Amino acid sequence: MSNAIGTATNALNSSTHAEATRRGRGLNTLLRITRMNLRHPRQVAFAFCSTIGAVILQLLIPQLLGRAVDQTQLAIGDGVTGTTAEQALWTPALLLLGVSALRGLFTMAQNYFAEAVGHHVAYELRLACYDKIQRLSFSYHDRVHSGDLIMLGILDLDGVRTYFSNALVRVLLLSMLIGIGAYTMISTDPVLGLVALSFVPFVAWRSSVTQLRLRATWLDLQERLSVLSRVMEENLAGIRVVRAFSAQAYEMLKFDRASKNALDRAHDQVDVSVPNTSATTLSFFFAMGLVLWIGCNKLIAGDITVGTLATFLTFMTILQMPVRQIGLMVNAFARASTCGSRLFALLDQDIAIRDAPGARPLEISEGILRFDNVSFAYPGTENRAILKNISFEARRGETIAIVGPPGSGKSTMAHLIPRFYDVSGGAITIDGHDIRGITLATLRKMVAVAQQDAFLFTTTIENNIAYGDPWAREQRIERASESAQLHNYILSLPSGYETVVGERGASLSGGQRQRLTIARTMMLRPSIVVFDDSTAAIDGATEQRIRAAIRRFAKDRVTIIIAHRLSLLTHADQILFVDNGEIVERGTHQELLAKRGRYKGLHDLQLRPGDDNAIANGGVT
Ligand SMILES: Nc1ncnc2c1ncn2[C@@H]1O[C@H](COP(=O)(O)OP(=O)(O)OP(=O)(O)O)[C@@H](O)[C@H]1O
Repeated sequence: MSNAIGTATNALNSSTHAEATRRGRGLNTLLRITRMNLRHPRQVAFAFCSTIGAVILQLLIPQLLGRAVDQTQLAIGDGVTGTTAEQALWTPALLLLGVSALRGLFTMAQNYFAEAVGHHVAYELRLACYDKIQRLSFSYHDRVHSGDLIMLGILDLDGVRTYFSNALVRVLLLSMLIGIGAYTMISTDPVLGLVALSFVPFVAWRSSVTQLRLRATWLDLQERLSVLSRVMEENLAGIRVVRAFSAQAYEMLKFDRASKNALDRAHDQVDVSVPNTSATTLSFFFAMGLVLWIGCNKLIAGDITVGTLATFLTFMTILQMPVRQIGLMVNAFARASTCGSRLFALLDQDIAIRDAPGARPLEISEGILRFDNVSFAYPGTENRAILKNISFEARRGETIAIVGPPGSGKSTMAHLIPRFYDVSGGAITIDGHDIRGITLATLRKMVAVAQQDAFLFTTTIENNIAYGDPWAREQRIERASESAQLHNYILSLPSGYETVVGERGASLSGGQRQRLTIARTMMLRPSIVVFDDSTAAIDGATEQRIRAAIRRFAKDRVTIIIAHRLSLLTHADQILFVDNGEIVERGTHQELLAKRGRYKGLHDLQLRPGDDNAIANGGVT
């Protein structure tokens, strides 16, 4: 698989910088896709050779047919009847059969190899896109809806996949067929040839225009299908909310509207394509009628034979389909250009957070984490500072607690340490090294964040816990889940650690999910660990036991605990009270109580929840 990613990435990166800057321009996109196709020279060569073979054999058929008709004519004229006449027909009949069968084989080979090239390119692109999506920064994923990325991986990828068979191979096939066919007919009889070909320009023009118009509506249809998939995805993700609020009717209406929008566009497509089919068929039969009329006159005048007329009519029948396919070919170019430019836009997307040139692996010595005058705004909302002048220091073995009202910036502070986002001002250092100069892989190995939202993968509990260390021994996994107070519950399940959880597995309660996340984090043995409100859904008694485990775990690392429930934080070496992105109070539990400020207010509120005075002084906004 890594080879395939490598091949794709090489192919994609091989484009020059100039190309990248002119990205989106159709020709460059097509050249880039063509180069990706040429990375499979053997299949490309086989596809082109089979196409040439199939065309040559196909062009032989009208000639053979014409000759067979003429031979029959001659036999009848010479008064040959019965077995001799039948024998005279055997040779052209068998020849025709043989040529047709061989042509079928060549066409089969052409389709096989052309499809194979397309599928290989699609496979490589799919992996390259997936690889890119894994590496793109959080700020990108904040902006782009996952439904749009999924559609990109299905519809746009298909537009690039079919480029080789529907565009490149068809160019060769159509130009040979129409070119040699036209030359043969015109050189045989210029007048009849020109009349027989009279439908070609009209059909080519008409089907190209139609396909381009269809293309425009198709792009719009794709957008509408994207919206439809977004509505469906959100509905499925939020199915419990929908049911809890009895919002089925509203959701149905929303889906119906999106679905109807897509239907309208599909109708537009039918409106464009049906008249085109009728017009091109009419023009073809009109030309055929003319050929018959002129041809019969020439036949009567003795200018041509019946066989020649039959050759012309067969040529026309053979040419009809490819000429109509000119439109499809034009569409395949246009589609590949649009779909390709969208895919390349993703692949060329700058990764905002990546290793700086010369980045060094993180080697922890003293294990000191420092926030030095850090300020931060989310990309896209730069004028809204989320963190302002945050400074603090934590040493190995110390626990820093962060409290504050919702939305004050606590999680944001945590997300800056593993560089989910980069600081806008100031610096975060570990042992004096700016984290922007450390390789991401080593930084994220040393910094673990137990996220607020406990996400489960659809796999066993064991795999979920050992996600960061898949080769961990069973005992370690069990120890981590014991610390997270989950071990006994897991043992009570019929399949124990082998129980499959996640979207299509057994459900865990909110608290159990949080405990699993804590166990997953404890497996990593990081130097800096953040527990981001990770016990909010856990009952008081269990939380006490987890607190003891976290304290043991915190002994040889920097621990940051973000929590609303102060009982979890009282032992912290330093508590930071954050409000509106600023540290407004700091100190130990006792120091902050003595200050009688915001922290004390919040503390009193949690001790005496109904007390109006406490609410008035509380830290909750
Ligand atoms: N990805 C994002 N893009 C833009 N703004 C964001 C993003 N994530 C959070 N914010 C904004 O940043 C502010 C701080 O959010 P943050 O999640 O850090 O708060 P918090 O103190 O952890 O809140 P809570 O206690 O509710 O978890 C909020 O106003 C939020 O709307």
